[in-house]
Amino acid sequence: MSTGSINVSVENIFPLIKKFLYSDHEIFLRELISNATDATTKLKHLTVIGEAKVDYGNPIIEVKIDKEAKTLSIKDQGLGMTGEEVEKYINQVAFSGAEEFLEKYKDSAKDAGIIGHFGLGFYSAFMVAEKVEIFTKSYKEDSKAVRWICDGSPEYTLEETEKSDRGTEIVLHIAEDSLEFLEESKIRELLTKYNKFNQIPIKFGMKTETLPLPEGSAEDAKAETVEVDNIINNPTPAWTKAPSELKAEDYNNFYRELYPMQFEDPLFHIHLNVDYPFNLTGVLFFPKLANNLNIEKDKIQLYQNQVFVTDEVKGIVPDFLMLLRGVIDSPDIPLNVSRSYLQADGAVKKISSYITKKVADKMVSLFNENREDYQQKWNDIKIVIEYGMISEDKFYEKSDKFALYPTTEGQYYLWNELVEKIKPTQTDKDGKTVILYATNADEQHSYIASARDKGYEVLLLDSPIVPHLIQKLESSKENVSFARVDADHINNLIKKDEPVISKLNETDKETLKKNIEESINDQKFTVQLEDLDSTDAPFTLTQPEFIRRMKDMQATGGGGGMFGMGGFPEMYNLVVNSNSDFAGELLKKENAEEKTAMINQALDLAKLSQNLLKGKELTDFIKRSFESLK
Ligand SMILES: Nc1ncnc2c1ncn2[C@@H]1O[C@H](COP(=O)(O)OP(=O)(O)OP(=O)(O)O)[C@@H](O)[C@H]1O
Repeated sequence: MSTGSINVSVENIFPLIKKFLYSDHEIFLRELISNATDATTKLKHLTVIGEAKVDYGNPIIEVKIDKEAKTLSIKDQGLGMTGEEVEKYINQVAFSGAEEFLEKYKDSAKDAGIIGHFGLGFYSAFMVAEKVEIFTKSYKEDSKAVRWICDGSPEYTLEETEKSDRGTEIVLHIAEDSLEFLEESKIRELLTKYNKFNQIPIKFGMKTETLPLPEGSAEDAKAETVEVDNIINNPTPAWTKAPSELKAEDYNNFYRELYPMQFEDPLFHIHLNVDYPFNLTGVLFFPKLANNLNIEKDKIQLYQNQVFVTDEVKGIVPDFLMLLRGVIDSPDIPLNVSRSYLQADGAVKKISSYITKKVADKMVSLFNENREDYQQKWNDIKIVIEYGMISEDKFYEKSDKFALYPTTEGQYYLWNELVEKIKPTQTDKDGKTVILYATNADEQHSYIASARDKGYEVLLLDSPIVPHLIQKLESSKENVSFARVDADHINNLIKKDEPVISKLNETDKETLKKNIEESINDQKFTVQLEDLDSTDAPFTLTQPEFIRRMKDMQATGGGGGMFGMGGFPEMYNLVVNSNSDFAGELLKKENAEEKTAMINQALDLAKLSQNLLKGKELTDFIKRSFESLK
């Protein structure tokens, strides 16, 4: 037996370990299971290369709680340690590792997140234990089993012990303030969180399995049951396999394994697999975003060699892909560093652009393989794609091959197809091709109808980030501009060099304009007389593209600052069709009261068509309309 001080030259680090990362105390279990996993895979490697002449078998890791003894133990069948190795690895290597780790991160420990997810190692056991024992026996021939014990002071004891089987058992004597770690439910929760896909099977207790009834059994025969090891993990999850080994169904099953509360299948998956210039594997899923209740909860999970690290992947995964789900597993993501450092890290940047490229490539192939199917999914994926287009230039550059522009008539165009289709009809007198769009097919129905009457295509762009997307497209594509269908009368949206016929002379127009202005007497409407087709609506409300865009941008958090704190005022143009019969009638009307009534009724109709007639105004309008039927 030998006793000694782990390290006499430093102050006692144990109180520090206890205090450290208070909220992350639970990571001790993951650290110890990682050590057990390493010890097992190392032994496998040694047997493969012929260094270790032992029967590797089918090793498992066992986690056990003894409530009476107040112990939690983690037992592996890995390579074990000799007495000298315990001295070296536990007393020196692990200790100085923990010490170095604490030194580096103790000041930033409160910066939760990725910091401290890895690295504290074996000594993290002291976050929850008042005493730790190691029972270990090396795989090496003739080596004797040893027991190491330490009570959280730098003093330890190392002695020979009885242990017949190879491997290591770590026994934690749980401290009074950490008794929750003796609860089965707590340990199961932690194992499920961190080790659901651990490389080595983990046994936690036993479970009862019902055996299938033998063929031809009587109807009332009782199936036999057996007690079997309760293995809590799947050591070979989908992302560790080659895509060629997996069918669509396997990916869907894996999705549910990851997110047991998701009952809807994902739209499609992207299998990530790269080994140069960094190592990364994983599977990303495009979920159905519409009606999704678990957006916040079910996030992309980051693993390191099949051990869960975090689901806070901001900085590693490009922002626009944060709505996706799935797993990224990489030993190359530096996990012991702060977030700001992470974003500047070269490897992380490369990972982020690799993922972006993979997603773009996948979109291209999905589109090419089955356009019909892709179009059907567009509604669910567009928000991600459009966000990617405005936020990642590399993604934007490729997007012509997979970004779709749907019309109100249910057709889907790629950019080039769209431009080719509308160029002949929708190019204005200055040579600009005007892309008409609606954001709500119902609310803007009458405007869409006017545009359709002229043979124009109207896109239906209804994501909240569309104003930003349009800005991006206008600034990068040549000779195109976007106009929402209700931004002006259709003749003004796409101005052609056609002679206009005017039924009224200038004086009449002046009078009519004045009559209308006086009758409505409202600052937010600017009266604008236009010589339109006589069959066009007499009154139409439009909101200039510029004003509406500013408002939309403000609403989605961009570009609004320049107009100060207040919201942008509601302003509309009241387009009066001076060629309409109604305009002629108005002019002729002599009774001022009746004239005002006509004007206000027409204005209400225009408002109604823009979905702007609400509340009292609407009630009054309906009442008035019924009156007129009498
Ligand atoms: N279950 C085990 N079986 C065999 N050796 C072990 C076991 N646990 C720990 N060790 C030895 O103790 C060493 C130190 O462990 P520790 O967890 O502190 O650091 P680490 O695993 O090397 O690195 P990390 O900081 O990533 O945890 C290990 O490298 C290993 O040699």
